[in-house]
Amino acid sequence: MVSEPRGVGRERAVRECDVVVLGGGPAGENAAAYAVAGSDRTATIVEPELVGGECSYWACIPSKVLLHPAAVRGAASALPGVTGLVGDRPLDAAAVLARRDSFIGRPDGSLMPDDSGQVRWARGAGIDVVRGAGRLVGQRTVEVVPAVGDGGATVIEARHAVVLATGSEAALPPTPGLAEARPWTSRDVTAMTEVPGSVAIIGGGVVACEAATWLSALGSEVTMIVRGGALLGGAEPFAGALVADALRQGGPGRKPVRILFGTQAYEAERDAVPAHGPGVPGGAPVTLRVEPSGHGDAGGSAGTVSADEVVVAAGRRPAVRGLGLEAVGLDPRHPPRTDAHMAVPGVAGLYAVGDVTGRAPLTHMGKYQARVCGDVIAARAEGRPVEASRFHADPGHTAVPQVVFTDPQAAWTGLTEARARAAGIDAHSVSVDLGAIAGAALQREGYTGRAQLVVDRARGVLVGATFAGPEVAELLHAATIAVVGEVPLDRLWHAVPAFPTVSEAWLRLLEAAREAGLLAAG
Ligand SMILES: Cc1cc2nc3c(=O)[nH]c(=O)nc-3n(C[C@H](O)[C@H](O)[C@H](O)COP(=O)(O)OP(=O)(O)OC[C@H]3O[C@@H](n4cnc5c(N)ncnc54)[C@H](O)[C@@H]3O)c2cc1C
Ligand SMILES: NC(=O)c1ccc[n+]([C@@H]2O[C@H](COP(=O)([O-])OP(=O)(O)OC[C@H]3O[C@@H](n4cnc5c(N)ncnc54)[C@H](O)[C@@H]3O)[C@@H](O)[C@H]2O)c1
Repeated sequence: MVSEPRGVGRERAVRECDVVVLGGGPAGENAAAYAVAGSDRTATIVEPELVGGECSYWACIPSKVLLHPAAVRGAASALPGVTGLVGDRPLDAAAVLARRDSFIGRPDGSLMPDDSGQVRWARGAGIDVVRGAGRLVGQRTVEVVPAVGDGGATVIEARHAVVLATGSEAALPPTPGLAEARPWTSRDVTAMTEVPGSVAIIGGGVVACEAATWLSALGSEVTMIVRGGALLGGAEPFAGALVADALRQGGPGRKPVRILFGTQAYEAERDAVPAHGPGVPGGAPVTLRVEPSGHGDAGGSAGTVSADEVVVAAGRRPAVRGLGLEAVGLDPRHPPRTDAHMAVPGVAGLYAVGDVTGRAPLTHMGKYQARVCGDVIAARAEGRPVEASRFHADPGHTAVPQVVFTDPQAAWTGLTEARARAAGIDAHSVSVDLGAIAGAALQREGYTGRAQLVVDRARGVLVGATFAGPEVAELLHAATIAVVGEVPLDRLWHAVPAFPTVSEAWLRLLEAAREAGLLAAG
């Protein structure tokens, strides 16, 4: 049972429950649900904004709703019999934005999504929702300041655990004039209420590439300002190169994107722009002065970039500000360190999951950590052991799957060849042209793509895989299973892909491995 507030009076009401979760994003929701499942334990999610978090309303979901029409449009323009039906026509931007609004539950004329469905889910799962910002004030104790109104703070004491799941926030480079120009962040560009005529994007990572894809497909003139010499810096170079080629090339119904590699914005200028809601254009053009960044041998441009809107996509940082980490003896400037149980060492009953941990900032990884964390909390509450594998989240992230939903897509898991070598692995890679595979050629004319496996020669197992090409996302999980399961290549040889699917890439990759002597000889 959640106890009724006691000690209501002078300053703060105090209440108790079994598990308190700060943050109602995907990681927090899963930690709470797993911690109470099948028991009479009680959990409270503390959330100042929307239950469902960044992912549901301002990140994964709306971005994918905006991207899918671009991919379908791309396929349609490369498929005789269909191409003539769509011609050069652009996407119907109003319909795409309306579908995005329906996915994020944003009613007509409102800028704020409606999270009542997620709140209903939480309450149905036995989880209480308290609206407010939480912070640690002691071991297993948090203080909640209401999100709206001038009501007093509430203290919640957790009998078993407090879970930090406050996510991350967009990082803003310290470029003079940039903050004053009120740039769009990923929140705005996913929530945009209209499509700007022209956009400058600062960054060349995942957010930048995906946003450039949907903006150019919806009719914006896009310029990307990229510090380094490639897109998708953490990926195999061929994946970033394929995405860059496609963005630059544009296509029927899609504007070509200008990419300035090796270039940094050093000053932003814009007439005063009033504060505005998420996704509302600033209403005044912005000018960015750019210069070569000096990163590697990426070249670089000097001059100015003018656009109707500027999007900052320069990474994210864990949301630890104001979280009260110092109240339990932790450094408030850094994400809390977590062990394999997602517990914070040295602080009894404290756990952290999702982006706030500073581990891989991806929804599926946060949810994985949350499942482990919730199970550990439940087991410990019931006095059960937590030795089994499912109670340990892989701290080294043997295989973090990542899909970039551009067109073509880039998808990878495990280590790149360079990282494997840097880790001391006797790594050998094999790759194949996806366009030569019957299942891929059937998908669209001129299918262009590549797949690569990174093999640990000493152990005869995969340590990484990358796929780049249209709609390769669904190829990824087989690779993740092979890497996590440490399936010997000799055994993978017997996993026969169906004909004619793109999965036949696996057969071609294993043949390449066989030719390279990576399969057992005897
Ligand atoms: C544009 C974009 C697209 C993305 N697309 C994908 C994708 O396709 N696939 C993917 O896997 N990942 C994607 N991501 C990453 C994904 O959004 C995050 O990894 C995910 O949202 C992290 O989940 P979380 O629960 O840790 O945090 P969040 O979803 O950020 O939720 C944290 C919650 O904590 C709340 N909070 C903050 N401070 C407090 C406090 N003091 N007290 C209580 N609550 C607090 C916040 O209001 C928020 O609701 C994308 C990110 C962006 C920016
Ligand atoms: N499809 C998906 O799974 C998906 C989609 C979007 C975001 N995400 C997650 O969100 C995270 C954040 O995405 P992101 O694209 O913001 O970060 P990122 O780390 O992928 O890319 C950041 C980019 O900004 C550049 N940059 C950093 N500091 C800069 C500065 N001061 N000036 C100019 N450029 C600078 C970097 O060089 C890089 O190109 C990603 O790590 C990813 O895990 C996932």
